[in-house]
Amino acid sequence: MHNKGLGITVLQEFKWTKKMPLDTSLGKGSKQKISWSKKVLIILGFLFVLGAVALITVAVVQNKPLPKNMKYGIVLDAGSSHTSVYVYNWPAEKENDTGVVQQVEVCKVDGPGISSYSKDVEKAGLSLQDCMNTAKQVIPKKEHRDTPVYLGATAGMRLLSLDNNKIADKVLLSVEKSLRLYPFDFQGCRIITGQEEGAYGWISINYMLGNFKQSSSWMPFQQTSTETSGALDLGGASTQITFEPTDSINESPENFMLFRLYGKTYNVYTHSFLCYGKDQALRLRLANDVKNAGSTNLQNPCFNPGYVKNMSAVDLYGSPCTAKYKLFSSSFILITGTGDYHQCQQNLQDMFNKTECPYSRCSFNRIFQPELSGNFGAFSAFYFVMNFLNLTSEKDLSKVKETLKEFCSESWQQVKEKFPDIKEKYLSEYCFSGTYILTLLEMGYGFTSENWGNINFLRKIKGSDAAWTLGYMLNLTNMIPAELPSSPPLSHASYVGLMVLFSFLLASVVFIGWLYFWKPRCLQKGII
Ligand SMILES: Nc1ncnc2c1ncn2[C@@H]1O[C@H](COP(=O)(O)OP(=O)(O)O)[C@@H](O)[C@H]1O
Ligand SMILES: [Ca+2]
Repeated sequence: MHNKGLGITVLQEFKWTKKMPLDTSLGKGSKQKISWSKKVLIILGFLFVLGAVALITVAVVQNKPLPKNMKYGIVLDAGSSHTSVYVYNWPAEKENDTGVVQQVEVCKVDGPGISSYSKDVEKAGLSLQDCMNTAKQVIPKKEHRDTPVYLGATAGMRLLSLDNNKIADKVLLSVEKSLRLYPFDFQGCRIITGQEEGAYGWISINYMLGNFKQSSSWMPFQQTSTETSGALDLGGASTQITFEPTDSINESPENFMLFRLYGKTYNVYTHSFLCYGKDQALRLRLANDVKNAGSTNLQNPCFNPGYVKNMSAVDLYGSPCTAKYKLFSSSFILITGTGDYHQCQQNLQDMFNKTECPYSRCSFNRIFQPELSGNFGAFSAFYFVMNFLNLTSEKDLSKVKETLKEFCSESWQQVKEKFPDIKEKYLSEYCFSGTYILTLLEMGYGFTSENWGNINFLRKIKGSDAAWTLGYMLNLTNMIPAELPSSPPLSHASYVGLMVLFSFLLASVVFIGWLYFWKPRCLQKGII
């Protein structure tokens, strides 16, 4: 019996003492002492349990998330084809943390982009009203005054200002006047540069992907950082490529931007090709075709067979991208589709001049580009077109080409019947747009069948649209700190958890020590 554990022995012996007639084993004084010790033991035990419950309650209550105080920001993306109003929000206490800003609303403005209102500038401002009213409803009234509003105009306005700077200014004034009517904190309307557009797109997607987080390894004080993802943005009037090259480069400094974000320095390559957005690229191609054919009657392999379109010369030659090609006085150009992917691609290759390069390497048109590296997020029209063609997750480049070939050869009648709900302007151009995307990525930027799989065609990341707007706002509100904020090594939850655990351990040690050294009388008697 004594080989068994001490606890069991004590319990059994104690039972035995209890059974014994009290006045034969113990005197009256001892009896009182035992009941005293018992009481003390019970009180101590009770206090111990009470302490433990109190500690756990404090830990739980302290850890309850506080009601969030949200802040808001509005960014208007005034693109060449249309304007979108983005509303973002983030918890006020955490604004410098990475990944906390989220898109809560996106409103697509009815009508064309603001650059299309050059003949009636007042309408540019008026066009924004519906979406700004939506923003007013989405944002709580008490936050209106503290909500910054930014408008950034891209390539459509860049082209308008090249064409007529004064009218571009008038358009900007009109949208400013309109935005100032709202109860928000108006911060400015401006045309952003192509470099900014590329860089903010890169910041946006890497912020949303959580790539700026410095994850600490298990070695104390050692931080490891994630690789960043490149950004590919295709608009109507310009396109951007932005990524972090592997080697340090000292060529073409105008293509580099240096950022210090969350304690790390990023040297990012970026280039924006004006006139290489898909709408201007189509005009550029058609204007060249008219010039080469010496006729305004074009057979075009980039449109489905049976498609016929009469394009006005004003539309074709109305932008600085094509103005210099104007040869004919004819007011219309007749386009007839022949639907041949291979011919279309050959035709488009002429737009990418690979012969001259003043640097060690180039993408096209004498523009420096370092070797491609890492993954790329391809958004905006890259996504819209590839999504329509069901090619966003096709990692095999030859299959992408096959699908495109098939789609281009389908008759326009068939295509229209198959997709009755899609806008005719988009539908008629998917053969051209898909072929253009492939040619730009392959011929222009140098993607191959080996690294095609590194391109992720995406529209949203964690609920927010992939667009330059988020990066623009993060930058202008100084929400990305240059250095990592010095934070305690443990999160609040881990801190409280550990405190509870150690208190338990400490109390247990004291309790066991007390049992062992001080031996309450009742137990001592039991053992003897
Ligand atoms: N559903 C869609 N299918 C195809 N193209 C689309 C779709 N939605 C938008 N687009 C195109 O995406 C492009 C967006 O460009 P935009 O941002 O307006 O111009 P930029 O960035 O050059 O100023 C336009 O060419 C527009 O036609
Ligand atoms: Ca755009």
